[in-house]
Amino acid sequence: MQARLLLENGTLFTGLAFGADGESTGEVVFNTGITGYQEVLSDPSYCGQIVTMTQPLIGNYGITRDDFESYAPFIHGFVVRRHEPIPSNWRAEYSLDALLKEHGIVGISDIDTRMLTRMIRSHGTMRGILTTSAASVEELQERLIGSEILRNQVAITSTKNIYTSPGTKERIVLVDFGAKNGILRELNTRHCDVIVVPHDTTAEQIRHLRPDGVLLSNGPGDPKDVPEAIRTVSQLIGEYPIFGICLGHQLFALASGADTEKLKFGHRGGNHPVKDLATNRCFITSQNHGYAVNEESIKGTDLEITHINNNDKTVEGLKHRIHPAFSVQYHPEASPGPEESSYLFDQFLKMIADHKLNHPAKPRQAELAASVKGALQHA
Ligand SMILES: NC(=O)CC[C@H](N)C(=O)O
Repeated sequence: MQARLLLENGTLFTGLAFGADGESTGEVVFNTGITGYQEVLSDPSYCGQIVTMTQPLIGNYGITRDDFESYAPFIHGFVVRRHEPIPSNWRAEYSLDALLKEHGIVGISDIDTRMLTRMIRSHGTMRGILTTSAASVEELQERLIGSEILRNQVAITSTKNIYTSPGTKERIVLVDFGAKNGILRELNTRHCDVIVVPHDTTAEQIRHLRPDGVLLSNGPGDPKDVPEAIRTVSQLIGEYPIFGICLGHQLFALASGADTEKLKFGHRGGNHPVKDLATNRCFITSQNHGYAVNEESIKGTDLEITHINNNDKTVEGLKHRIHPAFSVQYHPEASPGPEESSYLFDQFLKMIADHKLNHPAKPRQAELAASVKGALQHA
């Protein structure tokens, strides 16, 4: 069966359908990862986007229960050069085609993904409509123009309820804007006592959970779509050690008075070189973002740039000059991609330990004794 992808600039790609039948619209973006299509598909930060993989052969190693980055994919369409329907991999449990069908996601194959990627690179990201219907191009154009641009995707991808992933070590409140499972896995591996909270949790509610540190997760969309989260982060800076990842990094920057902007076509893939300015060392990182912190806007804030992108020199890492707080634009949890930045989770835990040394908590016994005394006086 035929599928078609029509771009905002009028370009029409006609290919073969796989996955679900139907129609969807979204921002068309490309990912340069050679492997990792399952993690890309299930990364909530792609919510509302139509993703094309530049790697030409997709589907060949199937889908595995253990490799999801969220409980369900939030992407609006999947575009590949060649779709392999029969997986060959001892870990494969089912096929990419079955996964897309299960979640109602339309796929298109057998189109020139190199041409599509080059077009996005020169034009910038564009909206597109992906369909298996027989509608005329004019009809599709009308539907694309008339379709709503998805905003505030964070409300879709964030957890609706607070939940715990108990551990015996540091208590981390993970603010979930659409967190990848990889972040939780990294915290669990380090035996952290994790409490995952919805995106709109207030500073006051977070204080009640008595965290040792606060981790701001990745998430979809424009960071300026979640002003209440920016306010909350600004109230927490200085009070608790903070670590921001991707959207969390952008929110940390906005909360500190810096600004963010949209990149022409973003960074998505597993081979983005990032320079650590303190050591001059280069790390190959996993990335997925369309916005970035504006470098100029950092001047006059209490932030310092710690990392830059070696390709386009954009800001990739920040730290607060006064308070224990830092953030990165890339993904230290990898999932998929190189794992060489996972030390940042250890750096966060070290920051928490140092903060505890400098700010010893009030002895609980003394607090309890005082409240018992108070209660007795009232009795
Ligand atoms: N992975 C992310 O957290 C992405 C952050 C933000 N939605 C962006 O596209 O820039």
